[in-house]
Amino acid sequence: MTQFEPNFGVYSEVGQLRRVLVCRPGLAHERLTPLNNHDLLFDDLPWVDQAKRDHEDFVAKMVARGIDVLELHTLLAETLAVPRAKAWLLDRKITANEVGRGLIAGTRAFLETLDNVMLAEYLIGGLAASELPKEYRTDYLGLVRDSSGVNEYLMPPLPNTLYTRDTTCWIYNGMTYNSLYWPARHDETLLMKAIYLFHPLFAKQDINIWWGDPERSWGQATFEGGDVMPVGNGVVLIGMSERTSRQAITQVAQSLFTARAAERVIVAAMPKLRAAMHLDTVFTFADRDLVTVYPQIVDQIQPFSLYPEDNEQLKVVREKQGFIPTVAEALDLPKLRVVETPGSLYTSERQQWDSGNNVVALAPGVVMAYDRNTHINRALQEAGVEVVTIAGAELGRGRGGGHCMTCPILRDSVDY
Ligand SMILES: NC(=O)NCCC[C@H](N)C(=O)O
Repeated sequence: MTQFEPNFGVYSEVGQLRRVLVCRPGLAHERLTPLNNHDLLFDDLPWVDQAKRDHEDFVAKMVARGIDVLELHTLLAETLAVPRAKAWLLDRKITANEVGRGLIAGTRAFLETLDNVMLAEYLIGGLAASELPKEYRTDYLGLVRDSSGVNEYLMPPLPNTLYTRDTTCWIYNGMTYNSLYWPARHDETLLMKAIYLFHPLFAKQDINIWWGDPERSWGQATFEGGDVMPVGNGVVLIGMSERTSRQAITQVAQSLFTARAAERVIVAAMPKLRAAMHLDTVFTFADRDLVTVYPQIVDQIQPFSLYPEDNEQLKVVREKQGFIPTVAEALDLPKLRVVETPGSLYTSERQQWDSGNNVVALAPGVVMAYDRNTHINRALQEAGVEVVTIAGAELGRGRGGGHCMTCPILRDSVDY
């Protein structure tokens, strides 16, 4: 009898990673300037060629461990090869609200001359008004001003697709299309929807969508994958942070409970800070019972547990103990081993800022981490973790590490 091989599903934070989505740096990063980088959520301007090399090394190290690494530009180009998919996506991108009246036909006609690889590069990298070739322009282009800012794009650059973790996330046997908090990231999710609807890898699969749809407006309900951890044992941790709101969390929890995909959601109520924008900027798993933690923030987290109740209601319990013991108890562990960001106040704050607590596990006890965070990497090694390092100088300039740069699509469970 043929064994059923699941293609998707994320059942823990540390089980063997089998398939993961990443996005290499590209055109979007070449568009970052000192005038627009803050609006585009980058703290500095990456050296793009070096960032590409560092990202290739990151991918190669995962591939060497047998992980199936999917890359967003490639997936999108393959999706655009499906004629219905290209029409679907361009119908939704090239509209009066996005490109402006008078420029729709010309922009679309130009994009349709491009091959799928180039079109994918522009869909992610953005198309500046000034790049529209002469033959596709109309007098309306004269209204365009401020070409170095972020407003005068016919399609906006999406440099934060580098951080694939946030845009969609798999929670056990289903996923969410996330409504991201900042405008600079709003257009990412539509690209993912096109891929999940039309790419041959996903199109014919019956995928559970727990929540979200980039074609709708979600008001105050914002949700980002960096806050979401399906840790196992029927539990999901969700940061309630700068980016992820109670309006979204309670809807996702209800959907998971209705489908019996989870039994408990632990909400980590965090301060709203850029340095700690998501739960995974201050807390990630390195092994089945080992976490790395930035105590200055994690000690302030107030945990709440959500449980299913009758009639689609949630029971909300304000936990009496701190976040770490609450997570340990939910995983039936006597305690979690904790590696804190070490060193003086300066050292630990710098390492957290440089994504020292943002490691991604490739398997239990094996993580990928930025090379620059030598103190915390050493502490992890002393705790028995194998630390695979990658260069972080360029990739980290948008404030994200290995956890942010990976969206697991297939990951094993671990026993608790
Ligand atoms: N999960 C994460 O913490 N992702 C990092 C996202 C960084 C990106 N520049 C942002 O501000 O959204």
